[in-house]
Amino acid sequence: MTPGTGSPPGTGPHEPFGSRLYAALDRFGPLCVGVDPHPELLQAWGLPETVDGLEEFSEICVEAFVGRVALVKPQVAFFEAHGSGGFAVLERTIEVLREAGTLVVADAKRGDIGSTMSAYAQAWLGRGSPLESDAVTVSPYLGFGSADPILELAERNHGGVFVLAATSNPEGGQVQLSTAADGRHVSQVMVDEAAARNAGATTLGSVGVVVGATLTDAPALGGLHGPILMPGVGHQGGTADDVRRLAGDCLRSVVPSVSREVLRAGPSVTALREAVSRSVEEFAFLRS
Ligand SMILES: O=c1ccn([C@@H]2O[C@H](COP(=O)(O)O)[C@@H](O)[C@H]2O)c(=O)[nH]1
Repeated sequence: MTPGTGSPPGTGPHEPFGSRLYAALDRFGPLCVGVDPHPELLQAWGLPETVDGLEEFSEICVEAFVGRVALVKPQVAFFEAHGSGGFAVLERTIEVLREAGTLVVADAKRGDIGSTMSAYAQAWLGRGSPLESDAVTVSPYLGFGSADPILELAERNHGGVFVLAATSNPEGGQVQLSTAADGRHVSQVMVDEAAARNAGATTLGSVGVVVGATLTDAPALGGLHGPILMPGVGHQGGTADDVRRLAGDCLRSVVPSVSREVLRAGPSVTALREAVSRSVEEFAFLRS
């Protein structure tokens, strides 16, 4: 137990996000499951494209995933599309998952000038904020330093940040593979900046990066000492072999992220749980 918390090592609320994630990956296996209420999925699940439909979709996901996966990633855009009602559903979804001890990364991809990033930091990682999550995704393409307010609050509140480095979409390379003044790819600069924030971390640092499973090549990840969230598996064409190839020597730091490939098994909670188990099995090599 972690002294004074009654929690197993690495899992207490005052442990850094990286340690909590590492413990969750050991316990549940290497997988992040997305909650992405696409209009097509609502339809396929026989749900209306309304706030009520969104709510039922999210409740089914919570029932299927809570206490069963290392990390859950609600895609904020699909909630935002429903306005204030959608945000209310997102708030409840995050709250229920976290109260049950399941780690949540809000896929909000926030990026702005520093003073505005302070407000995003409060929204997603602020103690007691209605949207408070364990971690949030951040776009560093206004310059890595613009993310400092969110990185600082993450450190104070034991939260995590996943910085977009090399994304899974085909257009990403236009920016991310351009060459910085010192000759590195821009994506490599983002990984190296994240690595600098993880200095001294024991298991996993709390500043992660996003690297798409659809890429031909990944940036050099060996010095990161932080989690590597890898979306693009399944629907976007990335496979377990791609994950293995891109992970290189960092197998234990990689967290494949799957949304539609699992969600299309719904709305049956049993079928969703089976889809999760299949994915965990597929990526078990990451922790063997
Ligand atoms: O580079 C990135 C960054 C984030 N995403 C997000 O992950 C999921 C992928 O969904 P699938 O259904 O498994 O394709 C989605 O929320 C994206 O916004 C990404 O795909 N690539």
